[in-house]
Amino acid sequence: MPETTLRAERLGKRFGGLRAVAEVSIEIRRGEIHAVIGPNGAGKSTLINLLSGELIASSGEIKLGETDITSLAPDKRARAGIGRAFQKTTIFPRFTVHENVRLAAQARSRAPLRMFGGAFADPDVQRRTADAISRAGLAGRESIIANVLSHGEQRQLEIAMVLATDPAIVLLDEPLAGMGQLEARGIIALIASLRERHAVLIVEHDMDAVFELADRLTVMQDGQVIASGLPQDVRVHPAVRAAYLGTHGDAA
Ligand SMILES: Nc1ncnc2c1ncn2[C@@H]1O[C@H](COP(=O)(O)OP(=O)(O)OP(=O)(O)O)[C@@H](O)[C@H]1O
Repeated sequence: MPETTLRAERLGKRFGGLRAVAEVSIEIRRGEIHAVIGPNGAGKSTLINLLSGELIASSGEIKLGETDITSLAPDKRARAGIGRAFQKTTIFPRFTVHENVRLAAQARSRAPLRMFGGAFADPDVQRRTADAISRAGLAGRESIIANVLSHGEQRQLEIAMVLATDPAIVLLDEPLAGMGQLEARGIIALIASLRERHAVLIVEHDMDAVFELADRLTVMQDGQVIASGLPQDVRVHPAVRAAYLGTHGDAA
């Protein structure tokens, strides 16, 4: 069985009187793609924000390996090995693909952040930059300015920028949102390849993609986990069918 990379225990988040996430326990293991699904407002994005550090939990504990990261800020979690792809917000639109990925690689290195000079000379930054560009399928596109990339390529660039930080775990919040079918196929293949080196958590509404990608599935409703396990078991779980999947489970 793969080792546990990230473990959340009885995680909770309140917004005033609303319990957006309540007593959620989840394990994300290296070598696995773990999908979190559930109806709108179930708490999926809040959970990702709690894991990445954008939100601090009201209760519970998060461990990365043996390290307690429950109250670490996002930059410290990133350095500890949590990589999160943000939709376009982290891309510098006027910089090239290579410059964007190099900056991400550099942010993870111990060297001070410098746009020119040191980064070019640092072989580790260069290696991680080239490796991330290649893994994200952007080899040959290094000198393209980011804002002229297609929507799908910009998503690839966001993922490249995460990979450049050498994360233990990759968090993806709706990576297929706004994609055409052809572009989605490419991103699905890219996400599938990530399990070779990382633990992956994906929140996604596209059920066909979820069932194609997920090694493990957690279903949330009203802030709570209503089922978790192997996709073939979860999809026939009565509470899941009642709450969310409806007739989709019949395809099992
Ligand atoms: N910053 C916030 N302040 C107050 N309430 C919030 C905040 N963020 C989320 N919520 C509420 O918490 C609940 C869970 O929201 P969340 O966005 O995590 O759900 P979700 O499962 O990701 O939904 P969707 O699939 O629509 O993205 C919702 O009722 C939402 O309105």
